[in-house]
Amino acid sequence: MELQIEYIPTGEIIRVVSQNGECKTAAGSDGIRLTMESALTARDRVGVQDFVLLENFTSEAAFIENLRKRFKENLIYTYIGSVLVSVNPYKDLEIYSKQHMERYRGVSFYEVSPHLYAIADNSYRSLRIERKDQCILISGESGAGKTEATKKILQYYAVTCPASDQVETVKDRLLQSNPVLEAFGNAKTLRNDNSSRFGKYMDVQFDYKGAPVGGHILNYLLEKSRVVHQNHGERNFHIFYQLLEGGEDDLLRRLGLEKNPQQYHYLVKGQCARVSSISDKNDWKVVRRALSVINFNDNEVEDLLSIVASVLHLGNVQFAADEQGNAQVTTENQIKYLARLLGVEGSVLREALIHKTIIAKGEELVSPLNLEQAAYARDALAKAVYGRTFSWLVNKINKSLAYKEAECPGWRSATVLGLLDIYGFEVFQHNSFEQFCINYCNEKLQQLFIELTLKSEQEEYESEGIAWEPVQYFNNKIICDLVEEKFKGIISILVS
Ligand SMILES: Nc1ncnc2c1ncn2[C@@H]1O[C@H](COP(=O)(O)OP(=O)(O)OP(=O)(O)O)[C@@H](O)[C@H]1O
Repeated sequence: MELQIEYIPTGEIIRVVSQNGECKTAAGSDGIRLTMESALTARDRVGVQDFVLLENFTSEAAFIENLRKRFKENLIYTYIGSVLVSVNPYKDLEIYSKQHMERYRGVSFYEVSPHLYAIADNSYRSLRIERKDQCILISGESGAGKTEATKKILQYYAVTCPASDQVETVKDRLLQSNPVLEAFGNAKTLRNDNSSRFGKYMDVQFDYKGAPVGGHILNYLLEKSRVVHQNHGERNFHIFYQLLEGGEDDLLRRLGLEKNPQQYHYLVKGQCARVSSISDKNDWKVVRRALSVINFNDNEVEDLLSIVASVLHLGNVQFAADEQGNAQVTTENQIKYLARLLGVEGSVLREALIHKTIIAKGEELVSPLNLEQAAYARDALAKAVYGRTFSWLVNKINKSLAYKEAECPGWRSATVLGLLDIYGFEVFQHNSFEQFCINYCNEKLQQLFIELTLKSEQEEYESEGIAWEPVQYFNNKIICDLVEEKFKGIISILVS
């Protein structure tokens, strides 16, 4: 039988729990010794479930070794006190079933093995008992598993929170907003085939009975530059490929699109339109279904897709220089499609793409663009159109998630549980400005983490006179200063 050790740090009790959740309690002193021995043997094999129990708790090597031991045994979660460390297994571990959820429901943090569900349940109980808003912060480098963790936490609430028909609707919408947001905001990168390219803060509102009655999503820093350029081996946002691969012939005809992604300049830069781990066709079906659940009617879906298609057409707009070196549009067909899809006058759009307009002292000055400037203007328009569509989409999702008296009559949303998932830290040669901002955001979160854990804890020990050997840690404040310092920081230099 596979054994897993459960330590309850507050007492001296050691529980030995089989992986199917059975609890073996040894009777008498022999029993206790036996239990302790098997516990120690198993501890050697699977490491400790809370890093604070490590004898050599200040050693990075011991920390990594403990993670390694546990990972080898498919134990991907380990605590550091109330913080959960998770290692991406990149395989299905079958630890997210309903039975697993039940095992964590209402159970004290340390009674069961470390798991995301324990964090989710603990936050939920604090929210209900203390009636205080809670926040779960999920951070890690790109591909670490943040988005998956967010989804699993939401699923946990969807399954374990009190239900009624009305609440089911809210739960469905909360869950179904994910595939839609991922279609428009995620992309294949070198590190992660489904990398979030936007930051997301999601609120779930609970009523006094603990039922989810509403939600709200805040999006920020969508990596708009990806719309017009992708590094080698990366893709544009999933929705473009899903639409081409899965869209019905009739729909594609209406949008003036061809199935082959190679036809679109904005989809060929990374040279990997097809990815073996992604089924754009199936994902398309999921997204279409999800859009209905979150209350998009057929007209709204068509409008949304028209804009997606217009971005692809914009990418195919080409220019040639006239005798004066001024840009002229050479792809009239694209302008025709664009005019129809965006609902604008073709001639106005054409002129806008090859001219710049400056308003000075109330006077409008229009001047022609050269080839380079026109290409830049076209790409800027594509990024702006996509960026605003994404914000519109999030707003629309928020409307469908908003607490509605009519749907949950008589209930008041009392407390809020927030999930913060920002996209991961990345260092690449050709980083976008958005990635730079996200890297900075990750550094600030690290600062917050240091403040809330290492720094304040140690200061408290000191102020209370508890004998304590200070733990050395790398304080990333110098990195934050490099970016944000007045006058000398990168941001100051950029704006000056
Ligand atoms: N708990 C898990 N079990 C199995 N596979 C996982 C788990 N977490 C993540 N993965 C796998 O790792 C991939 C990357 O995870 P995820 O997209 O959550 O990373 P991320 O930290 O959100 O990255 P980014 O910052 O790039 O968005 C997932 O698509 C999935 O295949």
